[in-house]
Amino acid sequence: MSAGHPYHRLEVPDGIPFELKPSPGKGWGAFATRRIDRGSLILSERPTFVIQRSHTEITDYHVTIAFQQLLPIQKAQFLLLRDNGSGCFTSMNEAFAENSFNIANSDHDEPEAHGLFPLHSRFNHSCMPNSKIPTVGGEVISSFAIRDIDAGEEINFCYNPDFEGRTRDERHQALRFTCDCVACLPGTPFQQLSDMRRRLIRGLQYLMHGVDLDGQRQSSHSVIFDSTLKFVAETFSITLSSRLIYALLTMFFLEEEGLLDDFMDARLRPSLAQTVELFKSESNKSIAGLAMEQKAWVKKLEVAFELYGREDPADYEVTLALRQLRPLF
Ligand SMILES: C[S@@+](CC[C@H](N)C(=O)[O-])C[C@H]1O[C@@H](n2cnc3c(N)ncnc32)[C@H](O)[C@@H]1O
Repeated sequence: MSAGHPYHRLEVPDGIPFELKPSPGKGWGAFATRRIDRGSLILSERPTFVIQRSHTEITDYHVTIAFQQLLPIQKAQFLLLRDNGSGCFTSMNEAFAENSFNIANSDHDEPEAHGLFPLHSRFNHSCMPNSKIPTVGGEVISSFAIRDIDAGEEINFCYNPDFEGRTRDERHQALRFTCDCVACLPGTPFQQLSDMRRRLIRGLQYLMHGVDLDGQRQSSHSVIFDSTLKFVAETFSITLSSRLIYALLTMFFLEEEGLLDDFMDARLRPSLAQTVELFKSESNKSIAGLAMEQKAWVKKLEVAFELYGREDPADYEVTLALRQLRPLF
């Protein structure tokens, strides 16, 4: 099936730790050709070209103009791309959309820009991935292993950055294909637990941030069912003690879900440390400090539960500060 396939002619840099080949049920994919240690770089890739517009603005016209400016060898590479490894794309824009990544740095409020990345676009999706969604540095995107990957294993990443808070059905609706990773295999105890954990993660996020995964308040009560609790979350009136417990519960569920990789840990840990620093009551501070000294997340939680129901002199200040940062109306 794969002999003579155009992907054999895709240019790959020397020394990359994977090969492209068919992935049953998923078109083509990238498979490790040697063991890749957790934390190590898998691939850094420069875009073939960049379009400085948001996804919704890009049309066939923009892609065609960009294509016309390419060198002949680059044009030939673009024309090798296939719709999920089989048929030709029906339009220039479809080929671009399926093979591009947003390279704008959202932390710096940069305007959206999308680059064409023929190799990273061969990585398939998993809701329990073994590599990190590619990180952006200037125009270059890079992927890293988030756990040890054995030779022969398919390399995948999670296509959507908020899937840790979404159930199987919600994920499949967003993806528009059916993933068959362990968290998606229907009828298994792990899958049922996984849905429950991800629902809880979403609820905990709502309680801590007062908004849902999309940054909006929920008009219904589908995430937080209790109206009083929903109101307390949305007015940032959750106590510091509860905030610490919710944050630790989130870490624990992420770990149980197999999603607490080094990148996620590094992203979430600083706000946990900040929460501990904010306590003004000496006894609260010392319980929180003791909790954080424990090695395992479950142990940290066990200690932090001592704080359950406790108020702190800093609670109101934190509420006010959050209200200033994110006005209520
Ligand atoms: C960017 S491409 C990935 C590479 C693609 N498989 C190929 O052959 O070029 C994304 C497409 O791959 C397929 N795909 C990716 N991950 C998948 C998964 N876990 N299960 C089924 N199909 C998947 C879907 O058709 C998706 O639209």
